[in-house]
Amino acid sequence: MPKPSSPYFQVPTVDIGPYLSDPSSLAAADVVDAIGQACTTSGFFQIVNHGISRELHNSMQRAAEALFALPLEEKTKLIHPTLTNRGYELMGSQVLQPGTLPDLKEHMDFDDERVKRHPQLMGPNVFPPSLDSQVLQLPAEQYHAELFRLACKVMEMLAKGLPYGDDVFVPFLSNDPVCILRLLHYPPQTSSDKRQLGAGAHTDFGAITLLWQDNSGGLEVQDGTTGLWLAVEPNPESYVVNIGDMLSIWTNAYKSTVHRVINRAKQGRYSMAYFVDGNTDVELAPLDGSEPATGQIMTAEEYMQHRIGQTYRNVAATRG
Ligand SMILES: O=C(O)CCC(=O)C(=O)O
Ligand SMILES: [Fe+2]
Repeated sequence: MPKPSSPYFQVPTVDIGPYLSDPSSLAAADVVDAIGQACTTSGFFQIVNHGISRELHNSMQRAAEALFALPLEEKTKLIHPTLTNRGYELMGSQVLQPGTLPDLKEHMDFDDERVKRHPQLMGPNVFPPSLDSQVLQLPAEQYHAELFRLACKVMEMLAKGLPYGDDVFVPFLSNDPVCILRLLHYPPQTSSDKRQLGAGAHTDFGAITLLWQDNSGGLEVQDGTTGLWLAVEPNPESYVVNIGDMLSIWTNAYKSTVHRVINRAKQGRYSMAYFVDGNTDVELAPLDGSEPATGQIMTAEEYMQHRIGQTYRNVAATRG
């Protein structure tokens, strides 16, 4: 495991159990401090004692294995005709890092069924008819609901570490927020071409991402000061939490850090990302009232459309 490239740049593990059992305790205040510290340095931390059961993780792992093992013909039928964050995506359909080869991963996205107001971002889930609902649909729905509750807690911890009020993110988590559950599968990488990555270097678009990864390893975070890559130790008992662009824009202090995935293991790598992209009507402007660095205020919806669009345009560029 490479050493952190600078003493400040680490991915600390934070036990959030004390916060979940009593948010007003002194131990909970320590949790808030540790998380706030991580957000201003590496923008990444791992949480343990998060309350999501191992049993549910096991069901989701089995679901992902069954899903990605389906024949390609069947998976192709799960590609959503218009929505970019529902259904199946073929291996190589995204290029997260311009100038690299198409990402060596396949994935499947779910949200829930509530909202119809944003037809490019929200709509019905797609499930493979050949898998019994007990295998994928029911565990995925339960997992989505439990991860939403956990994400709300983490956002509350983040709010408590900032000077804008404990409920500053409540509007963001209201009004049918977009929260995408993505199951990912990375085959073992055999190519030594430096341009081949599982997921090219990128920042996440939303407020936070809660990432579960299996034991394969392969997630790397870039130290913005030295440019060196730090491997994030896999721990299936934990979630890796990373700050996305929205939280970075609001705070001007929390880091939306560049990361990537290369599956160097001999077996397929499975991970599950839960992207908290939130209330699409919320404006992305600094919470202290200052001008945004870009000089332009976008809504969460505009920002997501912009970033999603880029990811697919990069693929078109690789095809000349
Ligand atoms: O699969 C992983 O470990 C990370 C995936 C990721 O960074 C993403 O999908 O944004
Ligand atoms: Fe990411």
